[in-house]
Order: sequence, then C-alpha cells, then structure tokens
Amino acid sequence: QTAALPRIVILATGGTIAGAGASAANSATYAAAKVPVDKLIAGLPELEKVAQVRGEQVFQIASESFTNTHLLTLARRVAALARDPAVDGIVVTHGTDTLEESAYFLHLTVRSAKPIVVVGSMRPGTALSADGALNLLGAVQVAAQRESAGQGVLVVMNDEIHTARDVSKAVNISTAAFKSPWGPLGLVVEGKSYWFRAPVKRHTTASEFDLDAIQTLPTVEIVYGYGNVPASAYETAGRGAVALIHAGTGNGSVADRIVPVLKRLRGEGLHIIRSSRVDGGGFVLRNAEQPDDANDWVVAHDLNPQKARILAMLALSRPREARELQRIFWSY
Ligand SMILES: NC(=O)C[C@H](N)C(=O)O
Repeated sequence: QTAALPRIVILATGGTIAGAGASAANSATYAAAKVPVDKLIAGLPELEKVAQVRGEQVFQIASESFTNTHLLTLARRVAALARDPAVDGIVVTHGTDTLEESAYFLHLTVRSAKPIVVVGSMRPGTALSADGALNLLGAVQVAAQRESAGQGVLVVMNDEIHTARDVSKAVNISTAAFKSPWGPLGLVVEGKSYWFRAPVKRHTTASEFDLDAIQTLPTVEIVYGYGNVPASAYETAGRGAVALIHAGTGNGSVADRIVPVLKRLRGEGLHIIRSSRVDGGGFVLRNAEQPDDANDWVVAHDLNPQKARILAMLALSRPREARELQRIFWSY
C-alpha cells in the first residue's frame, strides 16, 4: 500500500516549527530552528499513512534572518525537486515571521503544477498544545492531494489552506496567526480538504519570471509612512535601490511635504511603488490620492509592502518602465 502513496519531500528551513523551549509552559519563550527535519518526521508517525515522506534540511534558521540569497537558494531547490519525476509534492517548513514573503516568492518563480505547501507553527514542539505537528500533518495531507495541483503555492496553518499571494501573519501570539484579506481558499479537516475558491492571479506555470535568468535580486527598499515621517527616510532608503515601496497610510497616501521628494527620486530613475500599511486589507487605487499617471508611479494594489517588495525584485531583475511594472502589479 505504501508504494501507492504520493512521494512528498519535506524541505526544512528552521523556524518555530523546529523550535525548542526550556519547559512545556514556554509557548512564546524558546529558541527557533533547533530540531532537525528527520526528528520532526520521526515524531509524527501519522505521516506514514498519508505519504511516502523524506526530509531534506536546506537551512536551519529563524525566518527573520532570511536574505535574498536564501530566497534564491530555496526556490532553486524547490524547482529542482518539482522537476524530479520521483517527487509528487513538496512541503516547506518555515518560520512564520517572513513565511508570507518566501511563499509568495516560490509562487512567482517555481514553474510547476505539483502541489507546493509552506507551513510553520506558532509554538515550539516542546510546548503544551504545540501546533506544529498538526500543521505539518495538514500540509503533507494537502500536498498529497490531487486537488492541490495547479493552485500555486499554498500555505497551510491552523486547518486553513491559503494562497501564498494573499496570506500574511496577522497575529503574533495566537495559533490562528495567518489571515488572507479575501479569505482562505479552503480547509483541511482530519486529512480531507474542502475547497471554496481558487487563485485567479498569475502564478507558477503561468509566471513570466525565470529563476535561471536571475543571478542576484536587485535592491528594493520599504519606507514606512506615518505622521511626521522625514524626507530623509526616503532619500536614505532610495540610495542604491531600483525601487522604493512606500508603505503608505490608508490608500497609500503621501504627505504633502514628501510628494516633491518622491517626484525627484522618480526623476533620478528610482521606481516609486505606493502600497498601504493598513493590515489585512490595504487596497491602493491608481490615481486616487496621488496622480500616478502624471507622476509615473506604480501602485501595489492589494499587496502588502513586504509582498510588493518580492514582486518588485523579480520584475526589476531587468530594467522596466513604470507602465510595464504596473502591468505586473495588476497581473500577479
Ligand atoms: N513562529 C515563528 O516561526 C517565529 C520565528 N521567529 C521565525 O519566524 O522563525
């Protein structure tokens, strides 16, 4: 029977799902990225009934320490596994802090219809009511199911199936930590998944981004907007960057005194991308708040600033005009 089960590789990168604390009462105080993937798998015998699972340790880090180099290494490894005819699906274990960034990066770069699921946990495995084991089982269950193919990269947390594009960490002290502003795609309950919707934006097999053509990612910086934000924040962040993400207030609004600064930076060649700091539903409209056509700026639409950075880095891995960059922001 085992021979007929799907072959799933668990690629481990660290995070709290591989964390360990001093006592069972430590749900929030612990060290991330301690437990090797083979030990995680050995501690979860239920996996054997779902898939033929093998583990591979890519990194052992907390996700706040992810760099662009880690993103490229991870994506190249996932892409290589996805091309392997002996692999049916891939699960990536990841810290939750930047999980939404890596998942979106994979969603945009791995040209495969095979199920790819990213998973993390909020409590270390040593804590009471640890959530990692059930999350990992759910992720493998989703990766092992045929319905998950072609849906782009998925994030499974707390029984919910999310698209990598929309999901973000919305709460940092609860196991119900991940939310998508437009809702999850489905649920996984006792091993069975229930789907409600599918992603409509371009991803994976329909992506125009080619990992093989990208050696390094260009610098895209984020500046957080707030009352009294100084012009120097934009000027400093813009130096050496190809684009600046304005994590703006409300509808990506820009303070009067900052507008001429951003216009000047655009004139010097820097792309200005307006996004919103509004959590869980920031939605920036083109030419509302600011005349983006006249300014030659771009809007991030509903992508949060950190996801906008991921898309902008890929889009600007070669030079593009603002109009072309905007097309990409509408499409992905
Ligand atoms: N819950 C977590 O995984 C948080 C941890 N700091 C990480 O992102 O690696």
